[in-house]
Amino acid sequence: MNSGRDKAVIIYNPAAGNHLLHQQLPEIQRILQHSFSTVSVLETKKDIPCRQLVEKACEQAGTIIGAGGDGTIYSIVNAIAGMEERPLFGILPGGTCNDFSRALGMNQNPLEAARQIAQKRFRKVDAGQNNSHYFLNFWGIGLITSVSENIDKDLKEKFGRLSYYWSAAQTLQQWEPFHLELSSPDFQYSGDATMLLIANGPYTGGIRPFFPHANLQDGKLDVLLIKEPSLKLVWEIIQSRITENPPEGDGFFSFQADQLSISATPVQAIDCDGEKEQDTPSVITCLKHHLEVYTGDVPF
Ligand SMILES: Nc1ncnc2c1ncn2[C@@H]1O[C@H](COP(=O)(O)OP(=O)(O)OP(=O)(O)O)[C@@H](O)[C@H]1O
Repeated sequence: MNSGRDKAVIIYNPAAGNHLLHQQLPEIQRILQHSFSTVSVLETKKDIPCRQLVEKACEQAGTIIGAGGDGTIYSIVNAIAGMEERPLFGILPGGTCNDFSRALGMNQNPLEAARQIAQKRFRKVDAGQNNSHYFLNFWGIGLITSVSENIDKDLKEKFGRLSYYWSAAQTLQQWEPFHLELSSPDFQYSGDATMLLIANGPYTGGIRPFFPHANLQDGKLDVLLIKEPSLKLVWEIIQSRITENPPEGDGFFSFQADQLSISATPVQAIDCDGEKEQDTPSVITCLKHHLEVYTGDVPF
């Protein structure tokens, strides 16, 4: 890898989000050129694995900047997180939710985010490892997977993040429990569940409904296990997070862990940072301070 952190490569997805990035790319390059000795751009292609681009970028530069939605960021992270010598990583938000860029305090206007990266503030943050894959933001099974599967493409184009909330309300009415076996150092569970959410960062669907205080540097993942969901329970959990009063009832568990083993019957599709490539079982580990990332105006 080229260790020159003052050299940057932007890996950019022209198909992400509302295509605003495409218009702003020349200006973004200009802004970054004030702070980096070279700034080049590699464009993702639908049928070419992102890993190839990332490896090429790492030969040229020690700073890799992902420009796109959560899917683009997930692919880049999965390419760099397994490297022995990892590049510095930055995010220019270009998708619908941009959850991890929000967690890093990045402005949601890509030009402003480029200005933040140009200030060269960076920190080490935790990453989650799920079997041989990595995630920065969340890992989920059950309801959360159905919510993203049930999103109407037209609604997503027209209403962006609102389509997630609409889908969540619809999906809650037709949930199906599964049998969950979970083991972590301080908590074990064997029984019915409808959602298991494991978070590194605080954002889900562009807001902070479940883990508003998730800390990216504490070496721990925040876990929420919902046994039997109802709109009332989900609303109570969200309210309790806002008011910081413990919610009442026994419909869920909430705890922290740095390692978890999970299996489900029937086998569940896993939603990892919005991507659905794997199924249970899973061994999940929190890799403390695994990635060094550019941050914006972040309160951690
Ligand atoms: N050049 C390209 N043309 C068309 N599709 C592409 C191209 N490059 C990557 N892709 C596809 O883009 C998808 C990733 O998009 P990404 O998730 O970053 O944006 P998004 O879907 O708009 O954002 P979000 O996940 O926040 O809704 C992947 O499915 C990938 O195959």
